[in-house]
Amino acid sequence: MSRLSIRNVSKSYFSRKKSLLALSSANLDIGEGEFICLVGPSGCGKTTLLNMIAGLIKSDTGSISYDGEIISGPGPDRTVVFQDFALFPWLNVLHNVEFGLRFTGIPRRKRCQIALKNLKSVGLDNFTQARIHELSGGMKQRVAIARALALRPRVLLMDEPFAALDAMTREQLYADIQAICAGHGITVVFVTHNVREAVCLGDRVILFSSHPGRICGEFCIRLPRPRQINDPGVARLSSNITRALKLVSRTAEEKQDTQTSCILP
Ligand SMILES: Nc1ncnc2c1ncn2[C@@H]1O[C@H](COP(=O)(O)OP(=O)(O)OP(=O)(O)O)[C@@H](O)[C@H]1O
Repeated sequence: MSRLSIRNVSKSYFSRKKSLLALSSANLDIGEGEFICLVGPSGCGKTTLLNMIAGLIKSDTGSISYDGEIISGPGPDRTVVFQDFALFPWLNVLHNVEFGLRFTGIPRRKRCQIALKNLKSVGLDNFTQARIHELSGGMKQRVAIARALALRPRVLLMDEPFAALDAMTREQLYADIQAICAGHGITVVFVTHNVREAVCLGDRVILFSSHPGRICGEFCIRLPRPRQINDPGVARLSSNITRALKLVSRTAEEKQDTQTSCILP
């Protein structure tokens, strides 16, 4: 059964008296516990779709529903992990993770227990009192993941969460995130530019093309888990998907050129 249902969703932005169709008629069904990766060229509307699922922005047309209920704003069933961590530098690690729980009515002692449990699941239980500036990039992203998981969301939305990290740290986090998601049975929507990363993590890779942004294809990844970024199967599938992506990008560019040349005298 599809839990997250995206139906004919379009979104335009208006700036400097111009309208830009960022996402056009997107349709996608995501099942419970699925790990979905959104891949495509810069500016094709991946983050726009993620933000609409999060309820941070509204679509112009169509609807997004979770368990049959239309999403009309943010909710505790969906949490977001951003590329730049979005942690609070004035709080220590434990209080960063505990922060989101302050609005749930859970007593303080219980909140700290939940925060600690989630920090343990990302391997940071020895750093509860550390300040954010004392952590490496990988550790900061682990805190952000623990904070998101502490709210026990059904859907984890991740916007290029590993893009700012070095290759070794990313590799460790690929293993961690696969273990965490399998353990929590959580649904993940993961935005990335990195096709290999998408194949390593995803059950399905959704391809986007630009001008305007639209969903133009999908690949089911049936490789055994846990996967590693250098597995031959991951490499082989990544090449196929990269080829498909280049093709859709070229077609979209050609289409844009045609449209532009129609406007030009
Ligand atoms: N708030 C905004 N106001 C105006 N235009 C916007 C706004 N947010 C996004 N856009 C434009 O909408 C288009 C889609 O943006 P979006 O961030 O969703 O793409 P993306 O695929 O996530 O890109 P990237 O991979 O580079 O992060 C882009 O052309 C972007 O410039």
